[in-house]
Amino acid sequence: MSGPFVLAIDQGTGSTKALLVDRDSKVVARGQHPLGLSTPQPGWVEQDAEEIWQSVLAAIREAVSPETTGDIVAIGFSTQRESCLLWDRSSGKPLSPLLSWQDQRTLSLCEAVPEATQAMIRAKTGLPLDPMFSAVKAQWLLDRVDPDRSRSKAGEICVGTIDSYLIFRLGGEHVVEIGNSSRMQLVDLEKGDYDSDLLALFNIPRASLPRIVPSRYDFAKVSGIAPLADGTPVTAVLADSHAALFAHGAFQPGKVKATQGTGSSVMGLYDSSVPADQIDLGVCRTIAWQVDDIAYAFEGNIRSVGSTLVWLADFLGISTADLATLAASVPDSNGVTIVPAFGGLGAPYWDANAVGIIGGVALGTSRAQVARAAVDSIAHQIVDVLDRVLLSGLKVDQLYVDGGPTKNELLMQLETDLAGVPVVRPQTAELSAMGAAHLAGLGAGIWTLDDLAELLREGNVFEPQMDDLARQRQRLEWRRMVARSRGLSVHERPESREAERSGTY
Ligand SMILES: O=P(O)(O)OC[C@H](O)CO
Repeated sequence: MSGPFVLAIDQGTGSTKALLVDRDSKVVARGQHPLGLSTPQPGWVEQDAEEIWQSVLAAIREAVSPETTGDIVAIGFSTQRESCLLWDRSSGKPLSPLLSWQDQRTLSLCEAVPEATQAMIRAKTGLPLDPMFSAVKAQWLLDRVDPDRSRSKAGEICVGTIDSYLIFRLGGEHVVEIGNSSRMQLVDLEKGDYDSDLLALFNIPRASLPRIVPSRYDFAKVSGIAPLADGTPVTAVLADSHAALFAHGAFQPGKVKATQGTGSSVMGLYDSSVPADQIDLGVCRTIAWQVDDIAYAFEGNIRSVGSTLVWLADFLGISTADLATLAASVPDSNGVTIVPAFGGLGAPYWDANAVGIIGGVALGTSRAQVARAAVDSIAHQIVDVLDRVLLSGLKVDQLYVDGGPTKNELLMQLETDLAGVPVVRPQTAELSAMGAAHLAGLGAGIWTLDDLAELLREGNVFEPQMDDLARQRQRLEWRRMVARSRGLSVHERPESREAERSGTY
């Protein structure tokens, strides 16, 4: 094992991971620390920021040894997005729990916002008004901790995302990485800066907000965090989903990634010259990162991907591995379709009223055909997002995949067949952490951007094999079932692009 090394820390909802990565982009040591979630009331989801900080320290202690520490040239972070907390500027002590991105307590606040204002928010931030994003969480927290905003106006209270908090605890300034900042729903995407109208709307004083900085930046130098050497620089921060895109080397429009876990984040860069209103409302616009210039991305978040497989395996009383074997034992679902709208559909439909359905069942339907329909549903939902991307005039040349469900060979073949583009599955599993490592290494001079684009990414490439007619038939049947799940008859589907863009389709 020989240096130089980069230390990547992936601070996610379920755990904090630390990976020690060498010049060949190989993981040479790792640490991981699980994290709790609390749900004090229905729809409320919180984490403890102090516990998260301690998990970072624990993961570092596991991954770094006295032998390797001297060769660590840079540290990079990838972090969960949107989750938000308040802390005291002078002590660094949290003044609130971390309201998780999953927290729904602010739904009624969002619903009270008039439609025209919601459209303004969407146009500026690229995001639909939703309890997921930080702005309305910060408003809710400040209303309780600092109702008259006197302390936040005076800068005594810090508002921030988890990247912002961790950098602060590392001794850095009160800053937020630009990609994470774009998930706060306070940033005008075009300007890459806070928007005064949005700050006024959510009643968040500018003095309480972190300064927005590029993704490659001198965030902090560590001090007193054994076994790290004092002075080791933190040179990179990325939002986790964006970090996975970076790790795939997807630096040009057309290279799209689909991270697949519980749900899926389908994301790719688009050219900043593309007019914002050309991009279909079924997908969000966001800032991916800023290395030199700001890189913009579209993103479609699908709610149920791996969770569909977990649900069905549980329902059938078998393991997810057995479910995958069952699904692969039949040539197709024989007309069975599952639309996994557990709690509505996310991208590209954003329909909270859609209901989950299993359609096309007959007396002869087998468990294997139902299992196959569950696997099909993942590929169809990803292609639904890709269709909207194409409809927006953007390119989809290749689909890069990562996450647990992508180990399923059948799913990979279905994704390439239905998308009609090659699917690239790298060997590295921990893409978010790897993206942070790559950007940190870029900052430390280990790699150039060209090196990163060419870094050997061993893995598998799946090529489309399905004929066009079969593909169209399967897509049509799927769309029919989605329409049913949404309570629309297929004939009700508005044909015009106007209607489609208005979100009614
Ligand atoms: O913590 P993860 O990895 O589930 O990621 C959370 C996302 O960043 C939320 O947008």
